[in-house]
Amino acid sequence: EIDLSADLFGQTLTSPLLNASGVHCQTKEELNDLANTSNLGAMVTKSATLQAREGNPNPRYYDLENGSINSMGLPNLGYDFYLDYVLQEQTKPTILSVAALSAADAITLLKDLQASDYQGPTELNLSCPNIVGEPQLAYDFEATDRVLSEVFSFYTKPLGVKLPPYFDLVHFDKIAAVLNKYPLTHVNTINSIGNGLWVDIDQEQVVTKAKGGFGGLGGTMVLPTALANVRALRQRLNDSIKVLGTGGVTSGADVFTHILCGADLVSVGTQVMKEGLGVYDRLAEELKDIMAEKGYQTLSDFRGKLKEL
Ligand SMILES: O=C1NC(=O)NC(C(=O)O)N1
Repeated sequence: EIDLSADLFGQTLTSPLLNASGVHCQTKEELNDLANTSNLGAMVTKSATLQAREGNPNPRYYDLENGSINSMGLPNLGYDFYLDYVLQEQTKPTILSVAALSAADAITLLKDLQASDYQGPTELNLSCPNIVGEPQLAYDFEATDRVLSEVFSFYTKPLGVKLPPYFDLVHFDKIAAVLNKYPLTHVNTINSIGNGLWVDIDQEQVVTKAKGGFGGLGGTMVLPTALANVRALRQRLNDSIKVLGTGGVTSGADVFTHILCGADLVSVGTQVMKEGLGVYDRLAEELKDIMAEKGYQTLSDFRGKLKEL
């Protein structure tokens, strides 16, 4: 019998699949939908900021043939709402995603979280590309080091980071050197490929409003970048740091490939927007079929075993 079970920081999941933060996880209704979704092993909340945010003006999400472009701008109900959810409402293993528009806000939020009753996993989003005027923090290695150094001077609970995609082997070396200094539970890689641009040729105009139409790319088109980041970080990070693979998953084959490249768990975003939450049943079945065909019983039979030439 094929076994899809995976571990999430000590909790056994029946499936290695999660939602990508931001997709179908902003409101209580959406979070309850995730809790009731079969073959979704764990769930992630929309990145929460100290104060609730409207986010960027619409249109801010646009479906593409080969993926998606988004410029949401971190719309969320605020940190207090999601803290309450994970403390009072959660029924399925849940990662609390948090974001901040400044290092100071990140410290404030995590100090509150440290003092709270929440003992579960948290993911610090260092990579939102859609805040007007704000850089993706994790592209600044020194700034990332400073923030993590201050955070881990007081934070003792499970904490991981959501990373942007990197495109240079030296950058993989640099970010891994920073991350390996800290007792992180995981990295989640990749966030969307920031600041892409899509043009509606009939209207001769952009398709999302904020930032002149520049937005984060997701879906099939980002799979090669996602696989490279999963592989590169797995090769460089301490074994104690898990790798959650996100980006470009539309099939069981893509889930298999993420895990082959080293992912412990795999998130799905754009394809949920296209297909709905039923996608998880399809992905689980397709993954089982591939494993059966190859003679694998468990995910550990092939995790990280990508061969080179
Ligand atoms: O981290 C993020 N990544 C994205 O692609 N979009 C959202 C957002 O804009 O809120 N945030």
